[in-house]
Amino acid sequence: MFSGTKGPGEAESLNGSNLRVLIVHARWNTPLITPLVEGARKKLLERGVKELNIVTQSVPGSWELPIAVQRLYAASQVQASSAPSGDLLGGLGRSSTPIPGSTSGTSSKGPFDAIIAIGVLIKGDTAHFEHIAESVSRGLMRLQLDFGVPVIFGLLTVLNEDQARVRAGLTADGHNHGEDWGEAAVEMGAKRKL
Ligand SMILES: O=c1[nH]c(NC[C@H](O)[C@H](O)[C@H](O)CO)c([N+](=O)[O-])c(=O)[nH]1
Repeated sequence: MFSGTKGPGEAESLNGSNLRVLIVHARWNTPLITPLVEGARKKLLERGVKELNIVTQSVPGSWELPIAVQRLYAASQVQASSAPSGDLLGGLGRSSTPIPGSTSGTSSKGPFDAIIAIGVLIKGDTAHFEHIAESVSRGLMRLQLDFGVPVIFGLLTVLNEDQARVRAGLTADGHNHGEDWGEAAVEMGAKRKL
């Protein structure tokens, strides 16, 4: 893949030390989700985001990403003003297979400056893929515009598992797109505070 397509990054010049970032990931295709989440976390930490300010929650599948983003962001707004941290999703976001660094709701307080929604949709023999991909994409776009908070689009929509493995950085010629999403979250979160 031509490496220049993404254009120059800006996250190097942006400091993530005062950002609070939410990662919401699906549990479908966990062997692919795990490296993507870890790639995003790695870049967040590299750009100065504090471990305590990275909240990770999981949902069953990509279809549930928009509602989880909406509820977690709204809860963080309320939390910013009063309520103790607690479990932000009332149990909805508990991860049955915690990924390193996953939080179960206890974390720092305050509104999120950026959100990364991560899922892997692999096309099957039916139109299911298209319905989920379209609805989740539109839902995440609406949320970021309605809430005014950057929602980084981490939904891989691939035709087969090999394509996903390349984009999760699991092959010699692959690149972990999770890292790009982490960088984008720092850039967009920092710019939101300018
Ligand atoms: O995240 C995914 N969810 C998938 N389905 C589950 C869906 O996201 C919901 O969790 C489920 O329909 C319950 O609402 C997938 N497929 O069906 O292939 C998939 O590839 N990836």
